[in-house]
Amino acid sequence: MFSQEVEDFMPTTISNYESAACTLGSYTNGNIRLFELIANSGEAREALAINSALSETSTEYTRSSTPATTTSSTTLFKSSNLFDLDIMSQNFMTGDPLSLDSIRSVLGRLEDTIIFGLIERAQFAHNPRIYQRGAFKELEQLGFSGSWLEWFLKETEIFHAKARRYTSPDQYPFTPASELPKPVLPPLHFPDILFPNDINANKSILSFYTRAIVPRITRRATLALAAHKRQNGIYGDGEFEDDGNYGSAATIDVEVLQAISKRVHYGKFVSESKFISNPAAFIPHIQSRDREALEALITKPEVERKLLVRLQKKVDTYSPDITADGDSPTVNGANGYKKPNGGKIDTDGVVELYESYIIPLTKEVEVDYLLRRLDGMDEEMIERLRNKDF
Ligand SMILES: O=C(O)C(=O)C[C@]1(C(=O)O)C=C[C@@H](O)C=C1
Repeated sequence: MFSQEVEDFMPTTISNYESAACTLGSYTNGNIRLFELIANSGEAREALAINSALSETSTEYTRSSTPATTTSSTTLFKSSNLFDLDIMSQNFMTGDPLSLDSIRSVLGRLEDTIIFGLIERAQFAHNPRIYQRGAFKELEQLGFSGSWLEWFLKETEIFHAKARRYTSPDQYPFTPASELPKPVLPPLHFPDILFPNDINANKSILSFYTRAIVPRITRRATLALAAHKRQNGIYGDGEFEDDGNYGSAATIDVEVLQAISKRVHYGKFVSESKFISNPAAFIPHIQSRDREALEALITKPEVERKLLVRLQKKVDTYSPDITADGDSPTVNGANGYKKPNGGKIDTDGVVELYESYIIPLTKEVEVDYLLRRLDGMDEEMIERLRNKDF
């Protein structure tokens, strides 16, 4: 009976929030049910195995303070109360949440999400109207004064907030928190991995994405659209930029923005990891508010170089249209017009996005986080931290 319960639960994974918002409730309930069962059975070994399985299955919304790979049943039961419902929120990431390797592997996975999102967005024309505030009188009639994209963000985030997305330390809304509803479920109690902070870089992300990235990655689709319209007798202003796919374009924009936001705010985990491994190196620069020195400490040029090379390879692999008989000379664009098969996206545009925006902003978040890292601590606490006495 016990293992049947486990099997019933196992297929319910939430490794990707975007596709699993609705699963969250049943997952959580399943989790409660499981741990009640474990508590009743008193089977320590099976409980440990399940803890390990849960760590594997739910990487995004819960985290483990007792990594499956390193705990024995003795330490597990000594160091944490497995039967406490808080365990639900302790599988946030597999392994040590502050290991630079595991943090960087999350950043690597997000590269794929971002590249595929950009490839999708590049199928549509720029559609600048959707980024202009007040461009849709229909939204004004609904009492909304922002842009079409901001409306999409708000409506999406209202739903996700109800599923307590923004209670997770790696999730940040674009909409002001005051305009979002409370979760319908009771809060999860996340272990304190990050130092308390209110850093949210989403305004900057939205600005560079809409002003620099979208025009760049949609250039080919926009030009192909203009040529197609001219062939159909549409000339001048009407031929350019707008293919009317406002809903499709904004839906993808939301997905890409959420992935970039998660990536950039992961800088907080990177920063905490670097700080905690050598507090004495950071403390003087935090105290003297020296941004440059802090940036120098967190910057790893070789990591950045390898990332950009890897990124280029990934885009060059994912971008071309691959057919069983070899590459096709043309492919169908969003409105049926033909575009050359030069790849689905401009590789340099994606690399530039990382080089000029995503990495620099991640570093800014890292430094901002460090600058707050000693807030509220007295001299004695700072001294203990300096000596790694924690
Ligand atoms: O991996 C790190 O150490 C990070 O700090 C992340 C990151 C990045 O944004 O990818 C930022 C700064 C470093 O120079 C290298 C990489």
